Amino acid sequence: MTVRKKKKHSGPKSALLSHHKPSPKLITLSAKASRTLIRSHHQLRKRHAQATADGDTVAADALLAQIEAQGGLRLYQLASIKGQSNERGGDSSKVLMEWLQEVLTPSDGIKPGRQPLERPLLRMLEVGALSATNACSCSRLFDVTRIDLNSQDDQRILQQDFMQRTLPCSDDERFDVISLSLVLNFLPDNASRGDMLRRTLPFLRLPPESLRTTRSYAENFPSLFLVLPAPCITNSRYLDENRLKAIMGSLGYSMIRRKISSKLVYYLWIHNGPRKQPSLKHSYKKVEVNPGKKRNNFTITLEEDRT
Ligand SMILES: C[S@@+](CC[C@H](N)C(=O)[O-])C[C@H]1O[C@@H](n2cnc3c(N)ncnc32)[C@H](O)[C@@H]1O
Repeated sequence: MTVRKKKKHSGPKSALLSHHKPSPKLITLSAKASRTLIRSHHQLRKRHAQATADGDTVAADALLAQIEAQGGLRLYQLASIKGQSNERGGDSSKVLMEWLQEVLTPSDGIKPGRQPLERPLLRMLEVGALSATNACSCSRLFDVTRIDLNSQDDQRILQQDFMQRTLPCSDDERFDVISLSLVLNFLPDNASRGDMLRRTLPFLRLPPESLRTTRSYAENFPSLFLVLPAPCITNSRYLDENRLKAIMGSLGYSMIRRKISSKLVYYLWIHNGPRKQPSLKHSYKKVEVNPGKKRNNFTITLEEDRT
């Protein structure tokens, strides 16, 4: 992995790394270095979770030290921001905006060229937010609440663990859409991915009164925008789209949109029922669905009694 120190900080490369929070080191990452760093960070987090689960504190501490020595979450996020830049494949929320622009007519509150609404009607929770200027934030369609374990922008991204976020008491604290873009694959173990999906439910709200009779609202919300690296679905021994549909179905979600590119899979899942934790009819354990030596081990498990 090549991490080059930057000599000057003008020009397009430094603009890509500009944030409200100053970076500890002014650095640029090549595309290859970004990919290597992201992969290595995921692997170390996975090994750390395993060592913790095994009660091996010495190994766990050593792995944490290794993660930090590689730049920790901060450098990982910079590498991920690189991935979001147009030169590296772009911002995934553009896909959500394309889908919603198609269905939300001007009478639903957005109109091309219209002045920003004083307060958009739709509320979005973006979990794992690295930027306050991505397509969904700039769309004027949403009032966006952005959270991340490590905020890159104190003013606009709340530093918060979604798994610790206080459960909402009223619809004012719930959302029409939750975005989990490249977040589940960041989590180091299968069960915590299922826990995160399950935890989205109490954060979804019933349609606000003003939109209750709007067909395009009813057909698209409340919903979950989910983005994963494509191989998590297309090349895993333990997960494919049918199994993902079954897992999501058991939580009350149905797939309404999907897009598969060479790198990413994008889904929009609408929630059909009451937004409370469902009592699971059965658990989804790690089961082989796609044998093959060259496949990866990514999966999501859903187990009872973990929350
Ligand atoms: C690969 S980045 C994805 C960023 C962006 N959403 C995208 O699509 O490029 C994953 C981010 O998820 C954040 N994250 C992971 N678990 C989280 C949690 N429980 N609560 C809030 N943020 C979380 C990480 O801190 C990291 O910044």
